[in-house]
Amino acid sequence: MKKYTKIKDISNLNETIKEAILLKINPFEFQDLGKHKTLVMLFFNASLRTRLSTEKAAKNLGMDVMVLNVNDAWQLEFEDGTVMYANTSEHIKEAAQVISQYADIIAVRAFPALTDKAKDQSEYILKSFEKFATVPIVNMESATAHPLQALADAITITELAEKPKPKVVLSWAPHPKALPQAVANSFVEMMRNLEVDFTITHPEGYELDKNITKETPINYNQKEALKDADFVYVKNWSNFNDYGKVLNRDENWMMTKDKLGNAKFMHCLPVRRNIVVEDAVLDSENSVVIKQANNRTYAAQIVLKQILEGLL
Ligand SMILES: NCCC[C@H](NC(=O)CCC(=O)O)C(=O)O
Ligand SMILES: NC(=O)OP(=O)(O)O
Repeated sequence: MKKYTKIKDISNLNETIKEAILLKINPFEFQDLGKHKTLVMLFFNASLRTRLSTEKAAKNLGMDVMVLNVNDAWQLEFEDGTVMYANTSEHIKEAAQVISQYADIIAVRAFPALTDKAKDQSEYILKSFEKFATVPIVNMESATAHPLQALADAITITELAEKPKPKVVLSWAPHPKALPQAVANSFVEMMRNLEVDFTITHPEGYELDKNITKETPINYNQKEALKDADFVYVKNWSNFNDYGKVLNRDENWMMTKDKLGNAKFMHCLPVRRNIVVEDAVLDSENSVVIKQANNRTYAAQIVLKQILEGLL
C-alpha cells in the first residue's frame, strides 16, 4: 500500500479485514517491520481514540512515534503564491518536505471548517501533504473522510455478524453543533463494499453527497428503516446541501432502547449522551462502541503494516 487517504487505497478489503482480525491474536508478530521507522502524527483537531490507537498500532509494529499538535507550531499557509503578510508563518511546501525528513509515514487529522463547501470538498490540507511530502500519508479524518474509522467499523461488523448478510442501518441523530459528514461518508462507502443489506435513514434534506451514497436506499421514516436491523450505526452530520447548517434538532431522532430493539448499537465516539443516544442504549449489552474503539488499533495496525511492507 502506497498511502491510506481513502478506502479505495485498500487493494483487497476482505483479506485486509481478515488479517486485521488475526493481528488481535498476536499483535507483536510483526514487531521488527517498523524498526527504525518513524510515524509522525499531525493533529489540526482534537482526538482521543485516533491518537492513542494509531500510536499503539505503530508501537506494536516496532515503530517510533512523534506527535505534533499543529496549533502549537507555526501557522501554515496552503495557498500558492500568497504574499504572507497576515497570520500564516510557514508554507506547506517547506513544512511537508521538512517533516518528511523526520518521518517514514505522516498521518494527518484535519477537519473541515464547514463554512466553504468547495474548499472543504477540495481536501486542500490532506492533498497538500500528499503533494509536497515525500513519504506515504495516512488520513486520520479529513474534511470528507475517516477511512481508519470505517475500517474499524468493518472489522467490528465482520466479527459480530450472526448471519451471512446482516442488515445495517445508518441513522442520523440530532446534535447541538455542526459536525462533519466525514464519518458517515466513509461508513457508507465501506458498507457499499461489504456483504450487507444497507439502508440510510435521516430527516428529509439531510442527504449526504450523492457521489458517495449512489443508489443506497434512503428512508425518511426511521422506524421503518430500523425494522429487523442487525447493526444500527448512529451519527450526526450537518447539512450537506445547505452546507454546514444545523437545520434539525428534532429529539425524536435520538436512538432509544425501544427503537433499537435487538440490534447492535454502533457509534464512532465521542458521543453526546441523551442527545444522540439515550443512556439505556449505551449502558446495555447491545452497545458495541467499546469493541469498535478497540478495533481502531487493529485497523491502524493493518494499514501501517501494509504501508511499511510497501517501503521494503
Ligand atoms: N473522530 C470522531 C468524530 C469527530 C467529530 N465529532 C465531533 O467533533 C464531536 C464533538 C462534540 O460532540 O462536541 C465528527 O463528527 O467528525
Ligand atoms: N472516533 C474517533 O476518531 O475518535 P477521536 O476523534 O477521539 O480520535
